[in-house]
Amino acid sequence: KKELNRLPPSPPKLPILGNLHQLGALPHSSLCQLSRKYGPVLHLQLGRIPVVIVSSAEPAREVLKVNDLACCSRPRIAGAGRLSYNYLDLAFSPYGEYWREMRKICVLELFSVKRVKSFRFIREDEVASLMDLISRSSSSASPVNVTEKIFSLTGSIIFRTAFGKCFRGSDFDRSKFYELVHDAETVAGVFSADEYLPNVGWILDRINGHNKRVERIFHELDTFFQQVIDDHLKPGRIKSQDDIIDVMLGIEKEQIEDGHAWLTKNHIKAVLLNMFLGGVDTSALTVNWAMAELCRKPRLMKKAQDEVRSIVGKKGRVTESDLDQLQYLKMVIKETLRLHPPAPLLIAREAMSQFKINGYNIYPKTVIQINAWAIARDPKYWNNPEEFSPERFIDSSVDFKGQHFEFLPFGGGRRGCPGLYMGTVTSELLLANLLYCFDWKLPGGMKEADLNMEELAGHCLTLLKKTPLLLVPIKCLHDQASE
Ligand code: HEM
Repeated sequence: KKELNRLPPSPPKLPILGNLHQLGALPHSSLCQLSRKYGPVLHLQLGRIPVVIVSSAEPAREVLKVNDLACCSRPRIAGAGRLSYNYLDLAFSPYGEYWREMRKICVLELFSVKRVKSFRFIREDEVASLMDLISRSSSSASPVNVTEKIFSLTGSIIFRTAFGKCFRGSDFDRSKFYELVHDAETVAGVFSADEYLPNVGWILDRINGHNKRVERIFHELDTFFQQVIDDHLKPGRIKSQDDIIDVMLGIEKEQIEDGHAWLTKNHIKAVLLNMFLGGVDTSALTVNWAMAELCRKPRLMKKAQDEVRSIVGKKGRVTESDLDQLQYLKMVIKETLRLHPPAPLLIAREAMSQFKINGYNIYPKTVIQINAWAIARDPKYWNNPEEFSPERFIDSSVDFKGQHFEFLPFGGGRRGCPGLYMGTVTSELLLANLLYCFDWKLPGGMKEADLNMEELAGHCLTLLKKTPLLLVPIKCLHDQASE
């Protein structure tokens, strides 16, 4: 009887802090080590918050498939709550009728394959501008900050998809906007000290200015979103096609006409927040890590370049209609998502009712984190797991759509990522063009093995590279391209 009522194993705890001190600067990595010692299902006490960490495929299946309905809520994180107009968004909203309605709108109207395809010209146009920009700097043979270029590209694509206008020529300060998105990510993804530590945490929050910071980010984002929505509502606005705000304003109008209106401007702003937090860094990180891995392995770089150059030929640019043929490139993206999942611990879930994983009891209100990073490096499922080898996906049916629990970069179950198609098509198009248009050299005598592959500590939701990737682009003239 006792055996049946047990909690998952736990490392030793400190008073008050519990296991907080064991999270380390890179929680996915510290938690991976802890689970190697204590088991693939761990119970941690983070201050006052009980957390279960899942670090292998079978218990991940129990969470995402067998018990999905019992644990597909999200914990209430005060920062996320404030930025999302009290959980009016999709990603941080608790499970329930509201989330189901919002999810339907996102899946069917905003991020559907059809809708994402309708924004194809934006992605192709922005990628083409970036290739031109890099071409111009390639004549100087000096290194380009590839990381910065990649992030600015995915930012521009989401900006234009959501708002219908370009950063170029708009009166928004691009770098200020990115800073805002990054700041929002850091306060939305983590509990504050007050949430972790009863009685004393608020003092820490006061000292480090957490609440003031959240308020500042909220007001800056709100003012910005309001301004863009107001622009959309101006009579006589000229548009070539609907952007995301148009689609949502259209749904609001339909609801009013049908007499069951619930979508308001705050709902629209909350979804915009999700698009920026979910869509900019994730695709950029994927391409950035892929480029870094390929630069460390010139043989693989050449293989990917040969493929894209032979399929695209002399066209001058890779377009989205070429992507289906780029089988090796797709494997490179997959392998990158395996070793560097952009959200290594996915987004925290919360149990709504009691259930069991591996025979352990999980109680309501427990926070559940799936360590997708650790799972994708589990030697039980992956040969030479630390090795970057896209070839491992040849003749393999394993994909990232949430059915293979050893590979979960987009999560799975009811809360799985609804932006999967938008994210992958953006990453593939950008990577394919970078490989097609340029050869890439490491700067000034640097050796492949010298490339710094460390992860940036302290960035909570996403897995950034510690140092930017600096590379020298050498333009390839495709009129004479070897095919
Ligand atoms: C390479 C690109 C991307 C990756 C790796 C990624 C990854 C993830 C992950 C791991 C989750 C949590 C899943 C879970 O809890 O099981 C998630 C959720 C989500 N993602 Fe993505 N994402 C990407 C692109 C995007 C894009 C482009 C958008 C939208 C523009 C987006 C919007 C969302 C939203 C709204 C959720 C919350 C879903 C919910 O809670 O119901 N993502 N994503």
